[in-house]
Amino acid sequence: MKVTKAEFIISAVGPKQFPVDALPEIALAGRSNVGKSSLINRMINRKNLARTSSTPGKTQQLNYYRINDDLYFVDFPGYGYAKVSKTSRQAWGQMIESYLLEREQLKLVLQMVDLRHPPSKDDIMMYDWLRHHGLPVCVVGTKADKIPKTRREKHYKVIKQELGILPGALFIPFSSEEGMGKEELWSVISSYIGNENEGQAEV
Ligand SMILES: Nc1nc2c(ncn2[C@@H]2O[C@H](COP(=O)(O)OP(=O)(O)OP(=O)(O)O)[C@@H](O)[C@H]2O)c(=O)[nH]1
Repeated sequence: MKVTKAEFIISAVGPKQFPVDALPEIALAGRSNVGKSSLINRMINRKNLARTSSTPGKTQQLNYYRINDDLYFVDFPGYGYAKVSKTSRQAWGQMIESYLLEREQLKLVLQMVDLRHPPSKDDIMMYDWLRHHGLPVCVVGTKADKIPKTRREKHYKVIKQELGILPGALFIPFSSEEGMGKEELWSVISSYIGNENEGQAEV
């Protein structure tokens, strides 16, 4: 996909603030600090449209980014950040759960996991939950550049085994630093939003 326009739209705290123009939405879920903002910036060739930080847990709302007039990236608050209070963890859960289950525009969830480490309990729960509810999900393994090339396959295997990614299910190793995985991810995203456009054309 050729990105000609990318803009931050809103940090939404609830459904009333979600955009109403019905463009397809691609959600990004993952632990705090996994690299969601960096992935958005790499996908759209911008240094810092999405805010990146080395302080985990900074993104607390659903951040909407409109790409061309084709789709939104919806950046979720990172989960599993120990310093966040129980109350705000519950609020996180409710907001995300209702978005994931009710948002018609949602076409694909990018579940992001750090390739350097085995998936956390939260990663495993999230992936199970998404599949249980039949949501389309693509696992994106981040920070590939931080693993020596000769060891990468081993790391992919651990992630696939522990998350229970079935053969043929979507898994893309990615590096925001070097651009690895970008084209493959755009092609997956295009196929999910493309199907929708065809469906609409028939109506
Ligand atoms: N080397 C390398 N560093 C990365 C990569 N992706 C992210 N980082 C670094 O990891 C840190 C966290 O990245 P962010 O993109 O801010 O992570 P986030 O998931 O948006 O974080 P929250 O806003 O806390 O949810 C930053 O210091 C990034 O520079 C990558 O592919 N390679």
